Amino acid sequence: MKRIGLLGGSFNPAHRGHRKLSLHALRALGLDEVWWLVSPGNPLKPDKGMAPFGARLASARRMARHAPIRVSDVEQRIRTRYTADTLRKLPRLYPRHRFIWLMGADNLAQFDQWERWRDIARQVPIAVIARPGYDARAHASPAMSWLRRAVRPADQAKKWTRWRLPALVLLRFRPDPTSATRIRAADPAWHRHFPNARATPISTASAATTRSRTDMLQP
Ligand SMILES: Nc1ncnc2c1ncn2[C@@H]1O[C@H](COP(=O)(O)OP(=O)(O)OP(=O)(O)O)[C@@H](O)[C@H]1O
Ligand SMILES: O=C(O)c1ccc[n+]([C@@H]2O[C@H](COP(=O)([O-])O)[C@@H](O)[C@H]2O)c1
Repeated sequence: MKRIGLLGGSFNPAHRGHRKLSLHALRALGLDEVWWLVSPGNPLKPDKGMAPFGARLASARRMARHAPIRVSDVEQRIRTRYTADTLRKLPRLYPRHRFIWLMGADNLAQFDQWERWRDIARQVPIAVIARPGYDARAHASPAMSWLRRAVRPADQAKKWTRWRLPALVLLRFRPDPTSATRIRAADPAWHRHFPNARATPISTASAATTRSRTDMLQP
């Protein structure tokens, strides 16, 4: 059984904050790998300002080099945008893997706006990583009031596969202020650094159904 941390993100672009939090989560949660699920499009974010999928994927691949981090386009391949749908499908594709969802405190602050967010919390444990400027908002959030009783002590984080769901653990490493927003502000055309990045073509319904199971098994 492989223990996998899932970090969904826009990765517009990927940055060292993603890498650091993944390496810390690997250790704290005793993971085999972290998978970066590059989102075809966050349902809550506007398309405007979102770099092409291929460039975001390429930036993630570069940032993940030489680490136990796998960059995945699976959401595009299985045609999911909503995390609840991804998490329903992944265990069928990877029955020998156990998953924990990783997210920064900014995402916990607005988690109650995600589609079927309570189902997500019933599907997988969640690890929230402290993020400068968001921790107070995350603690005061509607999702946190529902999840408060599900909070597990950080010193038991490695036992997450045994937790009854919902379960949430708060991980505090040295907070990293890096954000993609700041990187885009300094270099709005960052994706030009990945001129050859090609997105896996968005599959048509028929292509998706003829795709082999072996293709799907690549994270
Ligand atoms: N510095 C950080 N500290 C903690 N979590 C982070 C950090 N950067 C990103 N994350 C988390 O990583 C996931 C993917 O983040 P994303 O790709 O949106 O990057 P971002 O820097 O938050 O982007 P943007 O500024 O465009 O919103 C989210 O769960 C986010 O909370
Ligand atoms: O499922 C939803 O409704 C939903 C709403 C907002 C964000 N998400 C997911 O949250 C992850 C982080 O997104 P982002 O844009 O903050 O990096 C990414 O995997 C998104 O698909 C999911």
